[in-house]
Amino acid sequence: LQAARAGRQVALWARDADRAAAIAAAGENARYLPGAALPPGLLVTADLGAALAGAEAAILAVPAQHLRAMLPRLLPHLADPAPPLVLAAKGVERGTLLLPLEVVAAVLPGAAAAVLSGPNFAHEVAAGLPAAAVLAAADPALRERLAALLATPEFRLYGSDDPMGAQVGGAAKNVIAIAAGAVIGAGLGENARAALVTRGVAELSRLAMALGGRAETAAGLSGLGDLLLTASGPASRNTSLGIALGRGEALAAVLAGRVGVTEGVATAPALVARAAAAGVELPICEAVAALLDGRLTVAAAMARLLSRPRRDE
Ligand SMILES: NC(=O)C1=CN([C@@H]2O[C@H](COP(=O)(O)OP(=O)(O)OC[C@H]3O[C@@H](n4cnc5c(N)ncnc54)[C@H](O)[C@@H]3O)[C@@H](O)[C@H]2O)C=CC1
Ligand SMILES: O=C(CO)COP(=O)(O)O
Repeated sequence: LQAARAGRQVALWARDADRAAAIAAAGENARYLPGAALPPGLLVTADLGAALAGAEAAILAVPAQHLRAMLPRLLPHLADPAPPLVLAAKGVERGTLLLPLEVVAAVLPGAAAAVLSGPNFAHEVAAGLPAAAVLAAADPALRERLAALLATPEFRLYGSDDPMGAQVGGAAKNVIAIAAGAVIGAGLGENARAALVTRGVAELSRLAMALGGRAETAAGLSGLGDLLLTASGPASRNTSLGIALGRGEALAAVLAGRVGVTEGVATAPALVARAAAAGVELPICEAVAALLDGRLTVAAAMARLLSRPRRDE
């Protein structure tokens, strides 16, 4: 919707032909983004070749755990030179512990790709409400090219040459938001939430730097900015999951009742493992991973965090 608002001719690809037809007929994606009217010229198709024909860029907005499976499907339909890929997924791949750009590099070596991240609830962007985001890529020409395709005054795009920092921020904020939700659900108060969010930024900053990113990125839109948004309340799927867990609901029951992905669930253990491999400790993310796999209750997780040795901030 944002690309269409920026004046681009847009094709929306859906895996399932019946679903694509239903979305086209309804003029909205009633399952995933109800209430957001698709603009009249937008093509909805299950034919990936048709969706990619003449494309200047391809935005991949699939959950992080499904990005790898999507990439080989694109390959037969990519022109030469291939359009750059814009990665919206915020997470770490389980098993490989790879971040989205690393998954692309592994499956499609040499493909031009950038990370799109920041505090951007899809329903608000779809409604045309003001927002800012980061386009992160090492290549300045690629950042500029993609920004020219996607930016409007309401959707303010900042470039970043720190894609690692942007990816770590996007992945980690989902996990920390679960923690923030859990303290709210358990009635532990706003002070505890603010402490977790702030110390959460310290965690994502440490990991980003250990992986070659920069501390400033952690304080920007794709780090602190997205965490502020995500951890601010139940509009976030990650925070609302945390709230439910904090209230004592079972993870499986909460997940069974929702449609879209809650990225922090799969990402928490992968993020912690990636950090451990880099020699970085992430106490809050570790507590969330333990909470999700039933090793700790919210109360025990909080007690563990509070009993860590005192040190300087
Ligand atoms: N919803 C939001 O406000 C934002 C989401 N993101 C990130 O974008 C990614 C996607 O998020 P949402 O669109 O919200 O998730 P969602 O779960 O609501 O929708 C995912 C979409 O991907 C499709 N999909 C699922 N598995 C697939 C597969 N194996 N192959 C192809 N397509 C598949 C689904 O049919 C659906 O259209 C996540 O990593 C999320 O963190 C980033 C910014 C904002
Ligand atoms: O990434 C998001 C906002 O920037 C969406 O957050 P949730 O997936 O927690 O809803």
